[in-house]
Amino acid sequence: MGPEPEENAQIRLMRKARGRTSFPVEDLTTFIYGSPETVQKRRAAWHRVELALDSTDTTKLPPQYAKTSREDLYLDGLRMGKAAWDDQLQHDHAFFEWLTPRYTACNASPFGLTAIFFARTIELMGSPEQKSKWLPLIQSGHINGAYAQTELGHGSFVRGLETTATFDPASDSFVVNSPTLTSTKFWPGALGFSATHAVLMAKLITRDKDHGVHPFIVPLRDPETGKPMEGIELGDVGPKPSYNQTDNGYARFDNVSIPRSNMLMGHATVSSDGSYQKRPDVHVKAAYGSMLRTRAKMIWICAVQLAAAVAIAVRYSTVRQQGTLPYAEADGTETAIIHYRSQNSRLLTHLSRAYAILFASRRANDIYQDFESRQATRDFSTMTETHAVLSGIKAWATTLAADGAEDARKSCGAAGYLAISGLPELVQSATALCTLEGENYVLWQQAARELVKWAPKLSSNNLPSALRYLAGKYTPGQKCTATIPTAFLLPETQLEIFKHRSRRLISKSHRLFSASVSSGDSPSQAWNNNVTLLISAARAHVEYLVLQAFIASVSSMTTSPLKTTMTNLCSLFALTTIITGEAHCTFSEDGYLSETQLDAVRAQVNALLDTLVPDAVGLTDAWDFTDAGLASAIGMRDGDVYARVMAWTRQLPVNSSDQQVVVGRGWDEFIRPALNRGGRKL
Ligand SMILES: Cc1cc2nc3c(=O)[nH]c(=O)nc-3n(C[C@H](O)[C@H](O)[C@H](O)COP(=O)(O)OP(=O)(O)OC[C@H]3O[C@@H](n4cnc5c(N)ncnc54)[C@H](O)[C@@H]3O)c2cc1C
Repeated sequence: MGPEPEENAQIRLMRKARGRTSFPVEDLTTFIYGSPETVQKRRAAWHRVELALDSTDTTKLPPQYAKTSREDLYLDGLRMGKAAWDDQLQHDHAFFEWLTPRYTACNASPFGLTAIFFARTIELMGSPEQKSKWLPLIQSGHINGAYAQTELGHGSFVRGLETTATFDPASDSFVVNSPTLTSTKFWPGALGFSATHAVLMAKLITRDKDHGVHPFIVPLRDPETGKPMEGIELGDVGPKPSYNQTDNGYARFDNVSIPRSNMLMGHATVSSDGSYQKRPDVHVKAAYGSMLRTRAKMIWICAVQLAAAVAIAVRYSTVRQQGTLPYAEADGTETAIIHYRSQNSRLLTHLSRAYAILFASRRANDIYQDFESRQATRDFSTMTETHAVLSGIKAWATTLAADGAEDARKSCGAAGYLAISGLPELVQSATALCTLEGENYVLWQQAARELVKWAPKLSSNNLPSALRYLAGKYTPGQKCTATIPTAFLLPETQLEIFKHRSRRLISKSHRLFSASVSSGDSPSQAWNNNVTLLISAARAHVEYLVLQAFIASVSSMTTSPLKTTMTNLCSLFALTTIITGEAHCTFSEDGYLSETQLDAVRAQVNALLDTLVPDAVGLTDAWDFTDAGLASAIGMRDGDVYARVMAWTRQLPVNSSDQQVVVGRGWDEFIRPALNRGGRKL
């Protein structure tokens, strides 16, 4: 808030643009967050935390831009994370579990991983006794946990992890070691300075036999002093392009003893005599359970991050006036850049994708919930398909969010390159999501593997639910039957086009893979040779599922101006997917869509953009971002861009009145001697 800004051209432009919105924005906010009660509770929680952080006065430079050393950013992350954690405990909610008050993802604060990784792994992999011991300690805020899996030498290939937990029957304990340099745990959030405990993924060795990677709870620090426990070396991995408010860390273990009961024994047990037993009714890959949930939730984070980046860019584009349209009559006014087709087509396409990701996240959540309820009854029959489909949606959503946020940043010109625009941080935290919780290209392949497995059996009656739309035989040479341009606005036409592409690519990649094997290549060579096409097939499959989810969500809305706007946005998502980017050729290369039909699709996209531009501000306002949350000098709700940029820029420490370091030392040590080279003075 802060003092009311004086009326100016930018504020007027913003007010006018907001006034053109064709639907009640609050209805869309309710649609995004689920119910009016949730919207109100969420708003109240955000407000309380922002008051506690003293971040509501938007004339003040936010602390993350004022103090930018590694140490200061970490302390700021603790301050923010503690305020959010306290609020959750006091008011009994989970709004900050996945998104912090700054909208960045789960590990933006050193307290962020306790609930989502640490507690979740115990819930999924602990025995009933272990759950009743550890979960209350976590829920009451007495433990801050980390999830320590990745090592210096291995990330994606979990079986390659080298940390060991060797059972010693004499002391009834495990001895944890980092036997090699590459076994150093590297990357886990909160490991550097903040976590009291970690769920440590280590190779279980008992009776001289290696049983593979298992989870162990390891106390890391003395909770009073914060000092590492004996035999544990801990530190921070250093500055990163984002997430500097948390302490992604490293850890080494030198003969660290933990009680036998600290191995999570929900899926396998070690008895006091050292005998190892797997629980018979647990799926071999049941340990993936917590990962699946995290992936399902991450998809929602991607939607919010992309929407936040687009909200900033749309607001800036609404008030930024620059030049005029080619051939326009000069009347002295410059055009607000949102009106340039090259600008609004980018931003509205990304906005349609943010909504597509939101609906995909709901579908992913439903798929995960179904898996979880089966898992509770030890039914792991849907594990493989759940894993495949969530891998694909995660890879798709994070790719779109990272690319879209970066394009939104670029669409703001140099202003998007300012740290105080908030965009570089948003882009980089969206980019990190492409790597963490499964590197995307590894995940695409996991999704593709399931498709190759089912490709020869598409006529069978028991296809996994996500593949049922593919049922039947694929015949090459089909043509799209749409004859009039408006047919491309029909959901059934759009789904047919997406289905055709998906079936064709699945069938083709399977055919080429099999032919490669038949010609004498090993399956792994054949896979490697055809992997780019396999990934295209996986992407086509995911995009069909996403479009289906988008269409279903919009159809469920009651008839209203909001439904009309959302229907148009859904069509924009479908049609821009067909005509833009790398995917374009996968829709058209087989001649399924003719040149005339593609021209019709382009014309429909133009018409949709004309309809949607007046709603751009409303469609971004609906996400209910607070000014403090966006922390963007160019993306504030009131549109007062230039006043904010100058106010914040003047407050930067580098511009402070005490410029001894920059000007004094810089001038004395470098500039004057440079100017006075060879004894000559000006
Ligand atoms: C911000 C951030 C936070 C993190 N937080 C945590 C945390 O809390 N706890 C934790 O344990 N870890 C954490 N990580 C680590 C993260 O989980 C790993 O980085 C991730 O699993 C990828 O592993 P990697 O970095 O070793 O990449 P690699 O596996 O080395 O991948 C590098 C490249 O090789 C390719 N590649 C690898 N394997 C294959 C294959 N089989 N086929 C084809 N291509 C392949 C990949 O596609 C990629 O392009 C975090 C990472 C980041 C960036």
